[in-house]
Amino acid sequence: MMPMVELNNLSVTYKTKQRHVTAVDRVSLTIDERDSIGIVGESGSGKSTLAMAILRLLPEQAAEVTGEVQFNGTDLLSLNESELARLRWTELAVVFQKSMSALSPVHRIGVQMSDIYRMHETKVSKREARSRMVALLHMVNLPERVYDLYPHELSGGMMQRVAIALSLMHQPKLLILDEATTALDVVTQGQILDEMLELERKLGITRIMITHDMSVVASACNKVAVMYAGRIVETGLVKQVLTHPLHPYTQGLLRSIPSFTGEKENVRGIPGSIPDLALLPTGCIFASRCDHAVELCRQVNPDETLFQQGHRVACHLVGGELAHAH
Ligand SMILES: Nc1ncnc2c1ncn2[C@@H]1O[C@H](COP(=O)(O)OP(=O)(O)OP(=O)(O)O)[C@@H](O)[C@H]1O
Ligand code: NI
Repeated sequence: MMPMVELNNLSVTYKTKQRHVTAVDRVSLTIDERDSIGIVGESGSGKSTLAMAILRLLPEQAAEVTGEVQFNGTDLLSLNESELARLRWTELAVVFQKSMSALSPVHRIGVQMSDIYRMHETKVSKREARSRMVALLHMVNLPERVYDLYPHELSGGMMQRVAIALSLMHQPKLLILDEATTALDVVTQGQILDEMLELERKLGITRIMITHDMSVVASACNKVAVMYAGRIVETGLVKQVLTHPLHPYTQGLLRSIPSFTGEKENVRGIPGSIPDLALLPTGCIFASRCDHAVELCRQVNPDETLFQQGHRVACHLVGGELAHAH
């Protein structure tokens, strides 16, 4: 299978006068066509920064980006603004938790959708645009009347459906969702995810899905990458990583979800918090919170080790020379 996205040693450092914060640290990752990869990790681990770097949405002065983002053979980091503009919406699209706050409160939803549509499809008449937008609304299970509503007249679930409809407008190949369904109730979230999966199958979309919810990954992704303090500590097929998590951080994340252990008494978070990203330790970034850490972990940053079927882990205690002490 041809990889669609290849991240090679991608790093992002936010630079202010006082501090340099490395929010993404030498991330390498391959995403194949039609993959749906969940990016998980606690707040502040760099998930959104990673997405923004891929989409080239970071402020150029404040955020230094190094490495490569190969997308179908083109390094997105080397494109100029007009080359990028051609890819946005048509090849790459994104839905944020609050995408709709970008819409004007004083214009009807449909008119704004049509305007955005006609920016790329300049030859389309207003009438044609309307019927195309109504078809899009139907695609995300919204009735035609939504076209004539104002943003404040929509519920949260309707908002996110409109945002998803907007992102699918030009049939992008890669869709990035950043906590796009997080704020919704469980039932609405489940419905939207089901609709997404069906649309993806129809349209052949590849998806990167940022979430802090492992159950969303379990139900809506085939691959997962676990981020901790800017690094990917474990990645692989969902069916493998969620059933046989190898990194102590992934194990901790899964332990904190009742439905994965089935034992309510065992539920606990991971004590401690993410280290200051301006002062990264020399050893493993997780060492200070890891129950199993040994001296080597505090001194040497572990390389990624490959297990089977692309299951990779960055931990000295897994598969490496110290594996038996684990
Ligand atoms: N514009 C910015 N300037 C400086 N630091 C930033 C900026 N944006 C994010 N950061 C820092 O980068 C780190 C990663 O943030 P990011 O938003 O990517 O994490 P996240 O995993 O998406 O978190 P969350 O789950 O809370 O959305 C954090 O330490 C954050 O404070
Ligand atoms: Ni985020």
